[in-house]
Amino acid sequence: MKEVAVRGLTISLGEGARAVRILKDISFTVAAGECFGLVGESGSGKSSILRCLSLLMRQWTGEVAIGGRNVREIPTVERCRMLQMVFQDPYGSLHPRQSVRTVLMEPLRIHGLDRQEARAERAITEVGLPAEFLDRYPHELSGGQRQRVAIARALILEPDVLLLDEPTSALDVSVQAEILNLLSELKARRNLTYILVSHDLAVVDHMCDRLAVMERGEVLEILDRSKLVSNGATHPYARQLIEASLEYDRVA
Ligand SMILES: Nc1ncnc2c1ncn2[C@@H]1O[C@H](COP(=O)(O)OP(=O)(O)OP(=O)(O)O)[C@@H](O)[C@H]1O
Repeated sequence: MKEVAVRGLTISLGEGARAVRILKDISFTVAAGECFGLVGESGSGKSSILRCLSLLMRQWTGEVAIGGRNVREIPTVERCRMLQMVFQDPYGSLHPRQSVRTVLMEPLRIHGLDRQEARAERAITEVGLPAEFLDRYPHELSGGQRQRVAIARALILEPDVLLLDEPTSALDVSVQAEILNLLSELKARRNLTYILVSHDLAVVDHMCDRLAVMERGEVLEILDRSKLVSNGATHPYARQLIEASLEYDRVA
């Protein structure tokens, strides 16, 4: 189990007068084993935080520590075994010509891990798919099955932290709950720490212990999940965002 600590995370993209600030002075700590949500309207910077934490974006300032270690000082190979990301689109994130076996074995090969076949079998069955699925290709899978494979790939190196970027929003409503339940089970079984981006406050309510409400690259407020349904936010924008979502749920 590993804690994630973010202090003063700031990033601008572009040069000089054209520079656009994407994130400003973001700070939060996610306890080991916690699920922490990031919510806010489109463009508020949620995905950018995950991209900075995973060093897909590198030109940020501030401090990010995983398990007490500066993320920039953790060698790449070791970092991949601490922190993995699951993306929104299971269609785009799997190579169409790679079988599930290849998808799962590649990280094992790169990292030189032993018992590769056994690890791949364990990974696929752990996400609720039969071992025969190792021989399938992405086009032979449903959206939910593809996202299960993407989750298996993220877990195959046994990381401590998963960064989840809208992991269910590309899926049919009926499949969303199955994937969320799977993520909850895996978190408990493997003592994982999650940071979950979602625009869907019902998903955040289901999954997260606490959440940060973002607007235009800033964290406005950090709330306990219990404050969601009762809308106990104090910042006016955070209250408004939650109210709008509750209204939507009442109408839907
Ligand atoms: N590589 C990039 N180059 C330029 N601008 C970027 C880049 N990545 C993100 N941005 C901008 O940064 C801002 C934050 O984007 P980000 O994707 O983090 O928001 P978000 O809250 O995750 O939005 P969404 O819910 O739509 O995914 C947006 O204004 C976006 O246009």
